[in-house]
Amino acid sequence: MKFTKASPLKGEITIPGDKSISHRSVMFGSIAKGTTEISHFLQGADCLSTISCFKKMGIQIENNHDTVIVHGNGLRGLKKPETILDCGNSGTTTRLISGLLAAQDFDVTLTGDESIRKRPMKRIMEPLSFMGADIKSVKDNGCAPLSIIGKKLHGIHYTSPVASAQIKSCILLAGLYAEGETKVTEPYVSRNHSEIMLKYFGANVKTEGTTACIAPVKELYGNKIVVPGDISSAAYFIAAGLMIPGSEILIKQVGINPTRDGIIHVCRDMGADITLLEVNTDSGEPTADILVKSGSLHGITIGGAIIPTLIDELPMIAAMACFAEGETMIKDAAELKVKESNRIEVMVRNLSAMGADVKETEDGMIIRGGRPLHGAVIDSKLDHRIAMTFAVTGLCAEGETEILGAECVNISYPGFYQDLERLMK
Ligand SMILES: O=C(O)C1=C[C@@H](OP(=O)(O)O)[C@@H](O)[C@H](O)C1
Ligand SMILES: C=C(OP(=O)(O)O)C(=O)O
Repeated sequence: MKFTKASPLKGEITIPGDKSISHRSVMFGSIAKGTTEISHFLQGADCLSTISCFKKMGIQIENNHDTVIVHGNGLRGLKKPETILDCGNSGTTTRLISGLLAAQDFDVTLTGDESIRKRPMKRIMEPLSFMGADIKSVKDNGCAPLSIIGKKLHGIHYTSPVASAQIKSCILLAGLYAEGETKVTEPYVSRNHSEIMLKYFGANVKTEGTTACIAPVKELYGNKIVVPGDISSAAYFIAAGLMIPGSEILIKQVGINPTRDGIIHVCRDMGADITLLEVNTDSGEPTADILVKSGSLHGITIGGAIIPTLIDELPMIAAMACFAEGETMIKDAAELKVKESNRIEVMVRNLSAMGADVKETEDGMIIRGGRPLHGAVIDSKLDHRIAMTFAVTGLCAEGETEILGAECVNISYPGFYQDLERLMK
C-alpha cells in the first residue's frame, strides 16, 4: 500500500472498540454465569482468536458483528478442547488464557503464529509455577507452544520485574481459582481493565498503589459491557491531526482510563492542542471525545511511570517526534523489544530510511526532530502498530511511502485505511 503527502484531515471519526477490553469481555464472560452482552466489540483478528479459543472450550458465543453475546458456563464450566488452542498473533490471548488454564481440571496445548512463538512466556510460566501450576514450553525455549496440565493452585505474592498487564492479569486469573489470596506488585501500574471488569462481574479484587490482589469467589456473574473506542487506535488519528498542517479531527467516545491515557499527556507536553469533550466517568472505564488541532510541537523526555500507559503508542509517538523541534528521548521502554516485532529496532531502521535523525538506545531511542522526511519502502514486519505508524508518517513525507505487509492492521484495526482515507476527502 502506498502513501503520499496529504492535504489537511478534517472531520469526525468513531474508533473501533478497545482491544484489551474486548478480549477480557469474552474471557471473563465465558467463566461467568449467565449472559454477557458486549457492544462495540473489536472485530480484530486478535479478539477473534480469543473467541475461537473459548468456543473450542465449549462456550457458546454469538458474534453479530457490533454485538457479541457470550453464554457463560460459570467458573468450572470450561471443557477440554479437542484440538490445540491457536492464539494467532495475540500476546494478550496467550498470556491471559494460560492463567485460566493452569487451574482447570484438564490439560491443553496452546500456540500461535510465528511472531507469538518468539515472544517471551517465561514471564508467566515462572509465577504460575510458584502457584503450583504445571506449564511447560514444548520446545524448552521459553516460548509457545505451551503445554499446560491443570492443577490445584495456591495464592502467592508475586513481585513482577516489569509493569505488564498481561503478566498481572494472568496471575490474577489463576488467583481466581487458587487457595488463599493472590497478590501482584509491579514497578509501575499497568492497564487495570482486568481489575475493573472482574470486580464488575463480582470478583473479590482490590488494588492499592502498584499492587493488585484477588481472593477466590464461588462464581462470577455476566453483565452488559459497552466497549469504549481504543485509545491505542485513536493514537494514529491524534498524531495525524497534529502532524498534518491545517487538520482538525474529532475522535468520538475514546476510552481515557488513566492507565491508558499517556499519549494525551505526552502530546500536551509537546505543545499539542488537544481538548477532551463529553467526558463520561459513569462507568469504570471513562470515555471522552478527543478534539485535535494541528500545530507546532517540541521535543520532550518520556520515561518512568508513564511508559506502561502508552506502551503501544510509542511507535507513533517516535514518528511524531521527528516533526517536533528539538530532541525527544524515549527511555525505560525496553518492553518494546518483545512485542509483535522489536519495535525499537524496526522504528529506528524505518525512520532512518525516511531521513530522520534517530538513534537506538538500550531502552528506547533519541530523536532529533525538524528534518524533513522523504518517502521510503517500509517493511512492517507484519506488526500492525508499525504499519499504521508509517501510513500516517507517509502522509507527512515528501514523495511516496510504500508499506509492505500493510494488511496486518487487521490484528487491531480492520478498516484503518478506509477510515484514514475518509478524513482525507
Ligand atoms: O493486557 C493487555 O491487554 C495488553 C497489555 C500490554 O502488553 P504487556 O502486558 O506485555 O505490557 C499491551 O502492549 C498489549 O497490547 C495489550
Ligand atoms: C503488543 C500488542 O498486543 P499483544 O501483546 O496482545 O500481541 C499490541 O497490540 O501492540
